[in-house]
Amino acid sequence: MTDRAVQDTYPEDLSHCYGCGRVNSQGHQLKSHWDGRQAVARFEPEGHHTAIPGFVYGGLLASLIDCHGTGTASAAAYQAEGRPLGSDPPMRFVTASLHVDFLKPTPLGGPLDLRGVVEEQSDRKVVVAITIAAEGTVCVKGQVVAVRMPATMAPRPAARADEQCV
Ligand SMILES: CC(C)(COP(=O)(O)OP(=O)(O)OC[C@H]1O[C@@H](n2cnc3c(N)ncnc32)[C@H](O)[C@@H]1OP(=O)(O)O)[C@@H](O)C(=O)NCCC(=O)NCCSC(=O)Cc1ccccc1
Repeated sequence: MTDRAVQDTYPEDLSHCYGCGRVNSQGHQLKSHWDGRQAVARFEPEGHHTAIPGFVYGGLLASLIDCHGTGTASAAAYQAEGRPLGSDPPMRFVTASLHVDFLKPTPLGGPLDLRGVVEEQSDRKVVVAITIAAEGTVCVKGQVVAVRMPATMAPRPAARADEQCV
């Protein structure tokens, strides 16, 4: 298991993501850890992440799946190339497709455990299957199709953090 989260290896100018960017103080700052076969993350929703009192808002859960998926894709891509996580040039992925199934209501008031495994992988695309569990019960499952970030999405030098979306 990597001590360092995948997202903490992203270059600073690609670390503004609302879901996982370490420099986005208003975001979720999800941290995914890769063990060579799967990525895991833990996130504890707060009261303002409520859907119906006692239950987690589905949009937050989708956001966690999104960022855990692109993080898992990045770690798996580094591994496939035999390169250390975070080494240059960066391998940053964006979401091409995000699918979410809400299997059970997700209780609010405790940590959620995410797991991501690679279903399919090529040089440019990684398909990741994700689950979110509360107290050992899988409440949500999802799939992310992650594609290498196109050059057109590279941050402009003077772009402000709140203008960036990866
Ligand atoms: C780059 C791409 C996703 C695909 O470029 P293209 O020139 O079209 O690439 P191309 O056609 O060569 O496809 C390559 C492979 O991918 C496949 N495939 C493609 N689409 C789909 C699909 N919908 N569904 C399923 N598969 C699809 C396609 O079949 C092909 O597969 P193959 O190799 O034949 O097996 C483009 O559509 C785009 O920029 N979209 C906007 C992305 C965006 O704004 N995302 C949100 C912001 S990022 C964010 O918020 C998350 C985040 C958080 C934290 C950190 C980072 C990220």
